[in-house]
Amino acid sequence: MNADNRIIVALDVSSQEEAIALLDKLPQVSFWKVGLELFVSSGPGILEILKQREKRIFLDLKFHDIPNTVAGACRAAAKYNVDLLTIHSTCGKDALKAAQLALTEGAAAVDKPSPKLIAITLLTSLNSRQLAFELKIPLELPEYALHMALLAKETGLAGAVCSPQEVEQLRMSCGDDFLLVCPGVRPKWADGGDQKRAMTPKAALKAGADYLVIGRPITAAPDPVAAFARICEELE
Ligand SMILES: O=c1ccn([C@@H]2O[C@H](COP(=O)(O)O)[C@@H](O)[C@H]2O)c(=O)[nH]1
Repeated sequence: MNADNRIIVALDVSSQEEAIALLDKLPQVSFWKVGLELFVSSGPGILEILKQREKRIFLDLKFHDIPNTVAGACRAAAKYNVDLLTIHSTCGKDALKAAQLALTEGAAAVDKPSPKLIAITLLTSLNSRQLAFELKIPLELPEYALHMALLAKETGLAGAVCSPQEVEQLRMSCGDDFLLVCPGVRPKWADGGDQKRAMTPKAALKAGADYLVIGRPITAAPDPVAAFARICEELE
């Protein structure tokens, strides 16, 4: 796959108008992520707009709830015909299984392909100190991220969301057919912001990421077109 097609741009804006302006500005982007900010602000209409433009869609709603509730949310999300959908691994196995089953059934009911359900391992905005002292998790961070990815794999999910700093280890342990999607990606020239476990796009791909999720380094750049082009060049 061409390196450009391995970039998923995060459409983190607060209105459909702003989202459309970015789509118009960046027609070369083939894969977009719709997350909580845009979905909660403007509803599912943006998904239809992306479909009309033949874009691939990562619907990053990060479900986190009891089995019955995540199953209902996945069954409902199946109708949007998106490519990727997220849930937190910390929901536990029962919820992950229920979500996967409901997604498959929901997609079959509307005669659409099932989105790939991928699990958040540990948010890339957290570091090892926070894991230990805020969340009180008594595991080293790489071990915890791997455990969360394996939970998703054992439950039959298609992949995981992880930091590029853990992707090499997850790739080795989870195999080549397990999808690994990495946010927390920062070119050297971009501001790190709230991302605590970041790597450059080139290093993240080299370490084994299937897809890179990049938002602000492109969308908040003074010239998003130039920023996207610069990242693509750096990947060559
Ligand atoms: O662990 C995670 C899971 C999801 N995200 C999402 O990715 C993008 C990253 O945006 P940047 O502007 O490049 O930081 C954003 O939509 C997050 O919600 C993540 O960062 N980390």
